[in-house]
Amino acid sequence: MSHANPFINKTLEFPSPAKINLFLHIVGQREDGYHNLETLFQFIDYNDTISLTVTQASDITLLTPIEGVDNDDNLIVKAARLLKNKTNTSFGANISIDKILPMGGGLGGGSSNAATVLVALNTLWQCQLSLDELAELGLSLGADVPIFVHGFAAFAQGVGEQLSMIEPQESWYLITKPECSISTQQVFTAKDLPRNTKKLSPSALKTRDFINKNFHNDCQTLVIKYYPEVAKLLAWLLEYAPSRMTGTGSCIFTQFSSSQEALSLQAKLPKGISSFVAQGLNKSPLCSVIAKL
Ligand SMILES: C[C@@](CO)(OP(=O)(O)O)[C@H](O)COP(=O)(O)OP(=O)(O)OC[C@H]1O[C@@H](n2ccc(N)nc2=O)[C@H](O)[C@@H]1O
Ligand SMILES: Nc1ncnc2c1ncn2[C@@H]1O[C@H](COP(=O)(O)OP(=O)(O)O)[C@@H](O)[C@H]1O
Repeated sequence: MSHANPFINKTLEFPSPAKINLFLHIVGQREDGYHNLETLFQFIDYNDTISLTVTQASDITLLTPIEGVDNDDNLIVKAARLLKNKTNTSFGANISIDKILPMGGGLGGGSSNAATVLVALNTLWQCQLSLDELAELGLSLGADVPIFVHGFAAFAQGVGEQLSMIEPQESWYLITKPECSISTQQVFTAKDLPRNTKKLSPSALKTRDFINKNFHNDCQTLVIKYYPEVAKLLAWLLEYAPSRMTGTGSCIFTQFSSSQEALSLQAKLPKGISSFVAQGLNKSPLCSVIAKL
């Protein structure tokens, strides 16, 4: 006799945080064209919120479409379908999202949404897959999904799937978005992308500050050559505090030791630059929400 699912018809909310890449070194390229990376992921306390209602009926419905993204291509829907197919659950879900993360800025919002759906529905549908299984499943949706599934700040190798826990300073950041969108694919196919950064020695990671000259972002080197808006904003920010691009861009984070300092630079930003202030987190806020269920 199976037990009734206690989550049926209840609506629960789950955070889907952004990440930043404190550094991103490209250390080689695989035969299939994908790049091997060494990167450091940290979460920030700025997140989308995903509401999930488990239904007895098996449909997966996204009630709040995201402008410019077809529901069938939405990583939220793809993640829910993937888990459903993998586990053969009979349950369905009504899903809605309060989207505040800018898209295509290197903050990993799409991957984070997919991971939140995988981790939360795994609990709500009572599928009992392990985090490793969910991370492996999620990797097919995006290279950054595993980090969001595991939920700890990490040094990542490979395409981002080999993770070791690390605890960088939980600095405050002013996050800015230059007025341009950059395609990940375009960055990775550029001829002049630096691809041969030397692998770090384990001792190089024995610090808590990664926004110094021992570390960099290889994509930034390329992006500032072709996107003057990014180069200009980065140069402006660097006059005030350590700053670097996240992922393949175009967002830039600027590091501070207090929220007040970050807010005071935000007030001085050139007109038309969208921005927010957030703190670095070494644990995803999703973990504590799941642990309480
Ligand atoms: C490089 C990172 C760092 O966080 O950039 P952001 O997307 O966050 O900016 C991510 O790993 C990106 O992950 P994600 O955005 O999921 O990339 P995918 O959809 O898997 O790949 C998009 C395209 O980029 C290229 N690609 C991606 C990742 C990688 N390690 N090597 C690559 O060459 C591939 O051509 C691929 O077709
Ligand atoms: N739920 C989702 N949230 C954001 N983007 C999504 C989602 N589903 C699909 N996408 C697509 O993924 C692209 C990359 O978005 P995002 O993950 O926010 O940026 P990045 O990979 O630069 O961090 C978007 O431009 C959009 O077309």
